[in-house]
Amino acid sequence: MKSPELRRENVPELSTEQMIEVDRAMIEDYGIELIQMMENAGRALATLARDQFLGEGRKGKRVTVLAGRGGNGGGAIVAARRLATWGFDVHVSLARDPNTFSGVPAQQLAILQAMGVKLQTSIPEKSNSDVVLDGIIGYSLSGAPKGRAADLIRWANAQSAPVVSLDAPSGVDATNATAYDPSIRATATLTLALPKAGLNHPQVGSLYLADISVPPELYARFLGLTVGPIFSDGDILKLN
Ligand SMILES: NC(=O)C1=CN([C@@H]2O[C@H](COP(=O)(O)OP(=O)(O)OC[C@H]3O[C@@H](n4cnc5c(N)ncnc54)[C@H](OP(=O)(O)O)[C@@H]3O)[C@@H](O)[C@H]2O)[C@H](O)CC1
Ligand SMILES: [K+]
Repeated sequence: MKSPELRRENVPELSTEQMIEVDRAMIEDYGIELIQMMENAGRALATLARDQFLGEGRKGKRVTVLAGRGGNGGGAIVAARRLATWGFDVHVSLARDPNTFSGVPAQQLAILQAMGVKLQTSIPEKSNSDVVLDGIIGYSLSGAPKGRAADLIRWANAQSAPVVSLDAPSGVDATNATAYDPSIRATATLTLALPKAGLNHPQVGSLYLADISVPPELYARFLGLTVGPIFSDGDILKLN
């Protein structure tokens, strides 16, 4: 099922500050909570993985999800949950120990644990995934990835399976397209709401846009940007 397409020049690109302002306005001015946005982000990531990268059939198809403890990880954990309920063999590797998670990401992780989805806090030992989802780090990257996050990035880059990044390839700065060492070389990136200025980088791969229900009116009111109802034909767009 192909995603509707949109030309990149037809949508504004957001700086990270503008994205953070979108987050703020969504919660404070519209009452759309982080958990609702994260749920939309995660469902879109699961849908993109299923429809574009997992082919036909569910039985035995293996999905490895790499998750940090921030909002990016939270979105990937939602995707893991949805893919598990759709019958895929889902394995989650966390960049941080579960007891270091807090807030909404912790809430999402607790649901996964309640479902008994396979979780580990180490580098995946198998290399037979059919797709890898990268929810290690999003737009709050600070400097070159280190620690287990860096190990997971290196592991993902060594896989033959396609790697789909949420919001930005982990280790690529969504503000200025700096690709640190290590950083994910994504087959595709599903960014949220609107493209980010720093996603003009070859490591992004094919760029998709997910609808997390930001009212176009918010962009006009808080950012002075004119954005049409770009998701009217589908909630995941391929940007060309
Ligand atoms: N409206 C939206 O766009 C929405 C975006 N969402 C997603 O949320 C992330 C931003 O979430 P945030 O919690 O601010 O942070 P991140 O998840 O991007 O990253 C924080 C974690 O990353 C680790 N980190 C950062 N830099 C490094 C580094 N150099 N090396 C290792 N690890 C790093 C950081 O590590 P700590 O040890 O400090 O914990 C954090 O764990 C956005 O990108 C979207 O994906 C919302 O989910 C929905 C709305
Ligand atoms: K990411």
